[in-house]
Amino acid sequence: MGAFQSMFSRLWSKKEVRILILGLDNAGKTTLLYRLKIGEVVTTVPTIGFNVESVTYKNLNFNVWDLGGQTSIRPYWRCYYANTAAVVFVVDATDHTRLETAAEELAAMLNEDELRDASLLVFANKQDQPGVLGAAEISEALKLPSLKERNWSIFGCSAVTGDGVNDGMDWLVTTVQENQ
Ligand SMILES: Nc1nc2c(ncn2[C@@H]2O[C@H](COP(=O)(O)OP(=O)(O)OP(=O)(O)O)[C@@H](O)[C@H]2O)c(=O)[nH]1
Ligand SMILES: [Mg+2]
Repeated sequence: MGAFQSMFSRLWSKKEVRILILGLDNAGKTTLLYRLKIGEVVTTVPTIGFNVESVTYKNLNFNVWDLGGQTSIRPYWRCYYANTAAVVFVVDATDHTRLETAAEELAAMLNEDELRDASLLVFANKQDQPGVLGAAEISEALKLPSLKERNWSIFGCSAVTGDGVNDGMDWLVTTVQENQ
């Protein structure tokens, strides 16, 4: 297909790109999902199971899965890995004490064969809070620079104010289109 045809078919394609939002409990995943879906802050309760929504961003249709992050339900994340174009990994960047746990969960997830081609967008969330760690510090804590053969990026954001969310989504759209 020529470049023009390919762009045209992409614009009109109804095919949804499958995205997973993962991260520890209380990271802000559900808040992020509904910020993307309706552009507002919703009141959340801890997710037991998942929320799934169709989200259109910059002409791209995403099928976005937000999975519960509590310790006891993390083992179920893997049931959702197949056919995932990208993982959005959300970190509560104010939660210094659980960064190591977040790093372990991320590493375990990235080891899964079904996710070998998935891009990785990390959000260092809750940047509206005092004492929050920035994207560079979270990147180091999660050992992102040592990732091999992974298309990844990290952005500071606040799912509550919306700051930084579009920067991350713009990266995601570009990445997904390049890989289509
Ligand atoms: N200040 C601030 N609070 C946030 C932000 N994002 C989420 N929160 C709050 O953090 C709490 C947890 O948010 P959720 O979106 O429910 O977290 P979750 O990652 O879905 O948690 P689980 O469903 O248990 O895995 C809620 O009280 C949110 O309002 C943010 O950017 N800034
Ligand atoms: Mg949730």
